[in-house]
Amino acid sequence: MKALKHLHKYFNKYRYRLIIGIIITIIAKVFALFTPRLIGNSINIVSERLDGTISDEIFKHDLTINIIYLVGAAILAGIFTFLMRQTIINVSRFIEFDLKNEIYKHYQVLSLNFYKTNRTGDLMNRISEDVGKVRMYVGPAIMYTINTVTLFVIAIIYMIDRSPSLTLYTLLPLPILSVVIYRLSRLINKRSTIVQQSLSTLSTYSQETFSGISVIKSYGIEPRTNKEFEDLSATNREKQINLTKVQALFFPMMILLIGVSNLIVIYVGGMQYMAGEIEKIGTIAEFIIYVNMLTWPVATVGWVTSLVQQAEASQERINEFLNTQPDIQNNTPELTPIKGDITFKNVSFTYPDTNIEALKDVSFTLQSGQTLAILGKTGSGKSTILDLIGRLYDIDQGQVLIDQTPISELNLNSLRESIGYVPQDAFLFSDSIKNNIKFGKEDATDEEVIAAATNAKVHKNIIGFTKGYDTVLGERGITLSGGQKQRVSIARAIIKQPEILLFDDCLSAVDTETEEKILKNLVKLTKDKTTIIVSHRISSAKNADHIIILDDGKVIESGNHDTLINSDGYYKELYNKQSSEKEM
Ligand SMILES: Nc1ncnc2c1ncn2[C@@H]1O[C@H](COP(=O)(O)OP(=O)(O)OP(=O)(O)O)[C@@H](O)[C@H]1O
Repeated sequence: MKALKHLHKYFNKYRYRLIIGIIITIIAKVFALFTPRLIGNSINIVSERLDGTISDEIFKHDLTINIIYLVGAAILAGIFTFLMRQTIINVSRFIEFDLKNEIYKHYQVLSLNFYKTNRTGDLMNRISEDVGKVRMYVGPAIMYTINTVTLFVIAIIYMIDRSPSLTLYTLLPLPILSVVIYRLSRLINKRSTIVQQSLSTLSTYSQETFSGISVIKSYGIEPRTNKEFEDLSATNREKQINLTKVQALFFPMMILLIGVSNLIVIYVGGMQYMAGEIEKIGTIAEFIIYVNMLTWPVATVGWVTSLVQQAEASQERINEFLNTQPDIQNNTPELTPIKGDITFKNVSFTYPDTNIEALKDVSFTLQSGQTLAILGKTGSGKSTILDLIGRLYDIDQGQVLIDQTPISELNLNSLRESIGYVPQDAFLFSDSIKNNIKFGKEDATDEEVIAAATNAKVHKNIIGFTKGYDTVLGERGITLSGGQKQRVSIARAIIKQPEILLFDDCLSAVDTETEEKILKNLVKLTKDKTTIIVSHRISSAKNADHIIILDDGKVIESGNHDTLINSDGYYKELYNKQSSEKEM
């Protein structure tokens, strides 16, 4: 129960609702337990009439009163049972909502490394499935426990009052029932987990095949994927059948045990009545109803125990993530406005998970408003420099300074808000084009969106779609070409008008002519912004104030276009190669 302690703060938050829920549950059970007594009484009245002990008039009067009480108690028990669910189950939904938000917020502050070391499916599972299991503890488990305890206490008091020895015989089979149900519930849970796992394998497989459908079709491997899907489905069917087998045992077991209990009551009760130990025949009827009323709550003891065990396991998994501290901490709570000077001083950086030394002793200085172009072979460390400026990772050696302050001493929000980043793989949300651009600036006007799209040279493409800027992208919308995606992503960054703009090879899918036009617009727009352009093309780099060439994490050349084409090296070679390609 240690892990579940995490929920105490929520129980405290909703304590009044919970207390009301408990009181309502007790009231509901008190009313429900009037029924056996009233039925017992009714039978006694009939028996007394048959014996001739009471007159016809008294018989009719007493029976009518009894029936009115019965109906009244049933109605009140119904109303309070409804209210019981409305309070306790609602609390469980509130806690579920709070817990989901707590986890989601925590996910948001965790560093990139966390996302790389944990699978997305796992993150999703903990926020949905595991929270769902915890809710079963907060809601149904607590409700049924209160229910059972109240029912037992009141029923046993009533039963002992009628006949202590019959009470003992009646209760005898109930612990056996509870143990059997507990065992069955555990087996059911175990098998349902297996079913869940096989379902998740099946859905991951289908999702992957649908996402990669164009590759599957172009390679003509549909028969293979069909066969694999069929095999996975067959495994799932087998697991489902295994589960159904134990589920099918649940109700027959209950019916059998209820039957045994009823037999005991009738047999022992009958014997006691004949021996005169029980005064009235109605008591036997009353006890039969108690047995039936108590069986289900006793069965739930086993079920609730396994619910609590599952919730404990789930909360443990949730806590594991909630206790994970972000690698990147905000060390400065007060905001630190950013101008945009960037300095790298002998920076070396090794990725913690792969141990790849991506940067080795890198130094450069960039003043606010200047442009730096970074070129180099693939894997040479260009993107890593951009990641370090956004402080997605902390460095091992050297210093990254922004406005002459070590980056770790800046307010993390101020830093990130001052950056407009266009990644290598443009990621667009399944939303309208307008909202995707506005992602950079939530309160942007339509005019600003259009201006940003025009500068990113994608406006004409957008108005070519029937729904223009309201065109929905993604799974249920249209698919943009690689170059269009990159340009929407550029529009998103420039609408933000940040102090620092980072473009990570984001014109690679755009033809050189459009690239030229975009770059021209960017020169105007980024006049007073610090800009870093990562590229494989000379055309993107030639107008930059500074150019550095990286090779295997080291700066091997630096200067500007004029100095670099005049010295033999990678830049000049690339320039000659790309110029001759252009002429061809
Ligand atoms: N998130 C990461 N975790 C671990 N290693 C990484 C990570 N990102 C990059 N690397 C490694 O660091 C090195 C530098 O990668 P980086 O992405 O900075 O190169 P790049 O010059 O931008 O390459 P490209 O031009 O292909 O985008 C590579 O060897 C790469 O495998």
